[in-house]
Amino acid sequence: MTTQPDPVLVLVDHDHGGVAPSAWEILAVARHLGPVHAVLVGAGPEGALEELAAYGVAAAHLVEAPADVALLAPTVARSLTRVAASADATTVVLAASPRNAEIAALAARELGAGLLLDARSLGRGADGRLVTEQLAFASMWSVVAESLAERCVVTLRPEPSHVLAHDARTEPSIRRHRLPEGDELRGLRLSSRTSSIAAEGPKLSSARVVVAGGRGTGGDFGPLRELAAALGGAVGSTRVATDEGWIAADTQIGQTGATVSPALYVGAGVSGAVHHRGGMQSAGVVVAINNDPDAPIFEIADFGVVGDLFEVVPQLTAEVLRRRS
Ligand SMILES: Cc1cc2nc3c(=O)[nH]c(=O)nc-3n(C[C@H](O)[C@H](O)[C@H](O)COP(=O)(O)OP(=O)(O)OC[C@H]3O[C@@H](n4cnc5c(N)ncnc54)[C@H](O)[C@@H]3O)c2cc1C
Repeated sequence: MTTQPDPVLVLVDHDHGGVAPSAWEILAVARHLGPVHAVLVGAGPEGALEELAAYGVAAAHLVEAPADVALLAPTVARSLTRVAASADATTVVLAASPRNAEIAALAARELGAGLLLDARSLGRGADGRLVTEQLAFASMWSVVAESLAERCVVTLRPEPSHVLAHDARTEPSIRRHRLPEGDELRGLRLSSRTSSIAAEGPKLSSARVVVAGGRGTGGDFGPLRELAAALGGAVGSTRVATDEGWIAADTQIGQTGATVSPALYVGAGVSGAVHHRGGMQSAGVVVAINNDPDAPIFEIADFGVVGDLFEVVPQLTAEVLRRRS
């Protein structure tokens, strides 16, 4: 007699009826662990069901909630724990992001589960336990960890290479859940929501070209945005720039920010500190623009320009546009 593996819950991030691309990458990995149950929290997730069926999802759990509460981490965490209990799921997987780290921690506490954050890969060991690989200390160490608890909550870094073809069409069963209530959910209300993400251009995490700026910009990212637009790329930044409030926090690249692997990374006014490198050193080609010839970023740059970024970057943009026209 063969025993059916436990369901694997996957939180599917969605917004305005569209599923976040990271969800497909997470679902593809989760399929190797057991039957996948997608969890969608928020308003109007039905639009995503057809797409989910193409990715081999066995069941979809819809927790409908108005946007002002569905965006709150405690609401999502409580929803996950409710669904995990009802589906008898021992594994919960979320796409790695600062918000999902908070949700995962709250859910793990409620479930009494092990918590593994920011995994690059996820699988099972010989004894069936969950095993993850993570990078640590500015990506200088690789760490393999396993969960000893009966239940485990994991955040997994989405990587485009994880995505499988639409080869596993299923008819997912639909299960509806009521919005959880509880003390943690009271006393919190979302007052307003304004996107600080560029309305146009690719997402930083999946962009083929990233133009990053640091302290050397002095807060003026205008020339970098123009270069990124000319190259069809995304704008990134160092922690100094985000800490100064010059640019949105989700553009930060590095140990405590996003990891990017673009074909081309351009760093302007960026020193190349080890904490920043941890998030960009797997870029295909690295171009550095810095007025200090001894800046550490030149150690890893394929091409370097020693000069003032406010002189160099506009010339670069003009040349890109000239060649494109
Ligand atoms: C635990 C921890 C985690 C961290 N996580 C991150 C992280 O995730 N990401 C991150 O980026 N940092 C992180 N940091 C901070 C990191 O150590 C560096 O302080 C930061 O990356 C430096 O940012 P920067 O290159 O913008 O600034 P600086 O190091 O000050 O470099 C600015 C550079 O701009 C050049 N410059 C100045 N003016 C011009 C100009 N006009 N034209 C051209 N070049 C110019 C200078 O020569 C200099 O090289 C972390 C630090 C710690 C302790």
